[in-house]
Amino acid sequence: MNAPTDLISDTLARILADKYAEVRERSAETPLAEMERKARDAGPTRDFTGALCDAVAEGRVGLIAEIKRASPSGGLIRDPFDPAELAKAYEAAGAACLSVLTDGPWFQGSAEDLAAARAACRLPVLRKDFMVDPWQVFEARAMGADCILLILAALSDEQAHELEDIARSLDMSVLAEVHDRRELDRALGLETRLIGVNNRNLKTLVTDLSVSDELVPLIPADRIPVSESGIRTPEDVRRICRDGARCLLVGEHLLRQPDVTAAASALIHAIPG
Ligand SMILES: O=P(O)(O)OC[C@@H](O)[C@@H](O)c1c[nH]c2ccccc12
Repeated sequence: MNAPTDLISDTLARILADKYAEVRERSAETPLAEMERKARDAGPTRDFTGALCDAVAEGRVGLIAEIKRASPSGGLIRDPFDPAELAKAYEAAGAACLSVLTDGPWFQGSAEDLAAARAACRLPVLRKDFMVDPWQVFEARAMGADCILLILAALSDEQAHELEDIARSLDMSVLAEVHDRRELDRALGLETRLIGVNNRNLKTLVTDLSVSDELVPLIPADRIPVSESGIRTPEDVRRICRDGARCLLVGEHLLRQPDVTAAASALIHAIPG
């Protein structure tokens, strides 16, 4: 007999339940119209998609280097944890962009982490969180984010389009994240060129680079594939480049190294320039 599916812990479903509750609470404190005003007053964005395109056009790896203190799969990853220092270290290595976790309950992140990282460097910044509501897109821009993540597994098509439209109206980039062919087809219905292929299954938390081997070759040439999660070695980077992706999102491996600049640089230079 198969295990009943309710015995399989579905981390994504639990995170999303917390997220909907969080948005309900916070939007009662700061109403949508006020958050929208803050977003529109937040100053110019940095061009996230452009930074990745520039790296690729110059024959480099477009590295999105992640800043996170903890994760559901990795536990406490870095302690002490200084987002500003990490941002400078990644910039010095030649990373194209940053990703900063802002989810509190599951990743011990915050808006302050994102603001501190962005203020310490000139790189465009992705708000890495579970976006389910327009209010959060305005909140992302208000905290300084230049790009949002849309996890297709967490959203209806209608939600994804609505959130994308708001992000575009704020001059932000959108990274559409997929884990299988169905989600990839849905992502290709969005306007954004940035298609993230997550090697981590968000239900089981297991990473497997064969997800990129399967999906990256299916991404049309007018889009920009970004392989995400579970990338550790220069050999991993070369494998993903063979799949056809030149952009990578790497977190845990880098954050576990004492010298994050050297570790990021080793991945960026895994392919000949
Ligand atoms: O730390 P890793 O295995 O290098 O992975 C980074 C990034 O891809 C991962 O943090 C991530 C990808 N998609 C997400 C969605 C939500 C939270 C986290 C993620």
